[in-house]
Amino acid sequence: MARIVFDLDGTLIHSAPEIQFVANSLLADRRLEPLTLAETISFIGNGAAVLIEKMSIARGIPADQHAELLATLEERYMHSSDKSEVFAGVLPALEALQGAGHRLGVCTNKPLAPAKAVLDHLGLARFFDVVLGGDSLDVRKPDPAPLQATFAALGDGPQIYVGDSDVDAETADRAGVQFLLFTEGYCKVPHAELPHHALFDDFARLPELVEGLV
Ligand SMILES: O=C(O)COP(=O)(O)O
Ligand SMILES: [Mg+2]
Repeated sequence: MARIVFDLDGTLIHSAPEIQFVANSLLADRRLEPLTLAETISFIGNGAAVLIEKMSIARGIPADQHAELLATLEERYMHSSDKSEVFAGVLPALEALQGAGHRLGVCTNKPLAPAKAVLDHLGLARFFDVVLGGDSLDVRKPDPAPLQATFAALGDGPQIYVGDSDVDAETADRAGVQFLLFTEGYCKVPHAELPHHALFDDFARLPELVEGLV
């Protein structure tokens, strides 16, 4: 049986509207122009601190306000899961993989507490034996350490990582694990340019792709 680790934002869940909503509440506090969805998506992938940094540069917020913005963002993330949705086909795919005996985990750059809250809220928490967030270790993706720690917590067996972005492709490559690239998420680079073992745009295909790798 394999160990299969998933990225969260843009892979299991379409969370950009949620992130946009929370980020815009911070901008509204300062009477600054809201982010569009496309802008928000371009800021997702390297964790909450980088999102705050990119948003601040785009709206001229000085760096000495970043720490306070980050703390408020994390707190508001906790109380807001309504605007995220599970991508089509994810639930049956997770059921099939778990039913086949594979062990599943999540490795995200989203801070751990809101990551767990949204997994709970959307009924996904029950599938995962381990969840690591962007603040679980001192380093985050594309450093391979969080992904390696997630696999280590799942025991033995072939290692497959499923993600949506350039950050995930680099992380998998550096960790030396097989990578399945979901093409409907928030990638900043053309998919063909990223190292991957297979691409997919529909979670209905995931169980068969996994069987092909193990
Ligand atoms: O929080 C982010 O920036 C990205 O989160 P992800 O690693 O789940 O895609
Ligand atoms: Mg992602």
